[in-house]
Amino acid sequence: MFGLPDKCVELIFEQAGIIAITDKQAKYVYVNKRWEEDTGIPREVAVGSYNHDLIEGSRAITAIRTGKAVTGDMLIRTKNGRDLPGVMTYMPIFNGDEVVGCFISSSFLSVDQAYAFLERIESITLEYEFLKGEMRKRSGTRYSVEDIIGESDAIKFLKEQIYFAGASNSTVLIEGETGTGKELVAHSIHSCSLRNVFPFVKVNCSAIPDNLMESEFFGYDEGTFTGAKKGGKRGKFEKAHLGSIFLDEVNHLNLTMQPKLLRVLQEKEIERLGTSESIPIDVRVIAASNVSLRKLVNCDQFREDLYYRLNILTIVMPPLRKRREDIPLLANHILQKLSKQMGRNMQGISKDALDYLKEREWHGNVRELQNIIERGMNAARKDFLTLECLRNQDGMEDTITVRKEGSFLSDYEDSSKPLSKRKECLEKEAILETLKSCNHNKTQAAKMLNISRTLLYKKLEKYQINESDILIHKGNHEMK
Ligand SMILES: Nc1ncnc2c1ncn2[C@@H]1O[C@H](COP(=O)(O)OP(=O)(O)OP(=O)(O)O)[C@@H](O)[C@H]1O
Repeated sequence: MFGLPDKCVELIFEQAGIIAITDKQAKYVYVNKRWEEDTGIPREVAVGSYNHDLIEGSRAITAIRTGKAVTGDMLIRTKNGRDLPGVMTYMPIFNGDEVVGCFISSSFLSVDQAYAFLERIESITLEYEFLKGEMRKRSGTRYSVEDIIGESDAIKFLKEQIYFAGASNSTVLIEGETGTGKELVAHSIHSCSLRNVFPFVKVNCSAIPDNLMESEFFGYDEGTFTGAKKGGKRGKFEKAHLGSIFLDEVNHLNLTMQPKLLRVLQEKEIERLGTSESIPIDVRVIAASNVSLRKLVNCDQFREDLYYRLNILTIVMPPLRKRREDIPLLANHILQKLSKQMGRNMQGISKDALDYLKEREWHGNVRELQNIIERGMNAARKDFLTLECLRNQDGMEDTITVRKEGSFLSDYEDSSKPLSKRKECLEKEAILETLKSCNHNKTQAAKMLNISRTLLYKKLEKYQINESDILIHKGNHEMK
């Protein structure tokens, strides 16, 4: 039949629901076992007979004449008086442009059965989502790729990189400005990796005091020091065994810890404080930094060998100003999320407010966008976020000032400005960024910029950069 081997037809068609095939005159050329059973008409009788001679209410002829499929919940009756209720499909079979027959099948016995099937799928989907959430909770992952909002090319590329990193087992370095979503990406990489049923352990390298770093990372044995816990304590690496460890703000790892981390990455084993016994560990390292680690290497703040060990796969986060087309989508997503959290019923954002958000500078990136929307919602009397709500919020004047006076980013990108002006804007931006990354420490900043302290002071004066500028520039970094 139609060149198909009989064995193949038997295997596929015999195990399905009702299946019958007619030629272009609606004469049966094939009926399956189920058809035979349900109609009570033997195959030998059916094959060669006209469909309408055996079945009342069949739509095979309609499908053949119109060349269009007919489907629906139908009551068809055999000429010998059997009712066959069910969801039937009559599909014309084409050879080029010509209809050469009809494929008849029944998927469900009734529409009710089809709905029951859909309900089952829905409940399985819910169950799946619930279990996925539970798995995430157990492993410590809070986000996955679906939580990354944006349709820009930059975000599409980012998602591709995440899937690629998820499929690999190599160390990943995520670099990018504050608030661009580095942590979100780290969670997502773990979520889509084979390690996702094992722990995801986050370590904020800037939050651990230097003297506790080693015990936090590698743990300690009982009695190692006064106040040590009975039975000792597992360190973050041990806790992350078989899973991933996320070293956030890895740029803050001090020079004593750096070779120790390098050793773990190379040897794949740790030693708890107070013992010389090695514990093998299988942990995937994902590190993040909001300053360029390369720059830190250049000014001897970060070991080059560790940098190369961490920098196997690199993901550079796109700043919000480079993907402004994502702002409306992000803003509405944030509004809905906050609306739920705050028990509000926000309906949307006005066009002028969205235009304003699209125009504005975003030094604190998505985190800053979240803060502005939250403040705007608090100012909103109605269920709509308007430009007024955004403008009336506290601190708005500051951000407007930053935009007017300190809009170095858009200025240096502005091709109508002379080169000298654009160079100055870029220089001012670099100084502000560096000061921010080393907590206003001017000696360290001068070192990172590879200029003398005196020159740095001169430039601060030239660009009229004062503490408050750095604070505004830095503020969003500290909001976390
Ligand atoms: N593309 C995005 N879609 C949805 N939410 C995002 C996106 N990017 C960032 N966010 C949200 O913005 C906030 C800041 O993101 P995250 O903490 O991951 O940034 P970060 O780059 O790690 O910042 P930092 O360097 O200051 O630690 C989070 O609440 C995160 O969920």
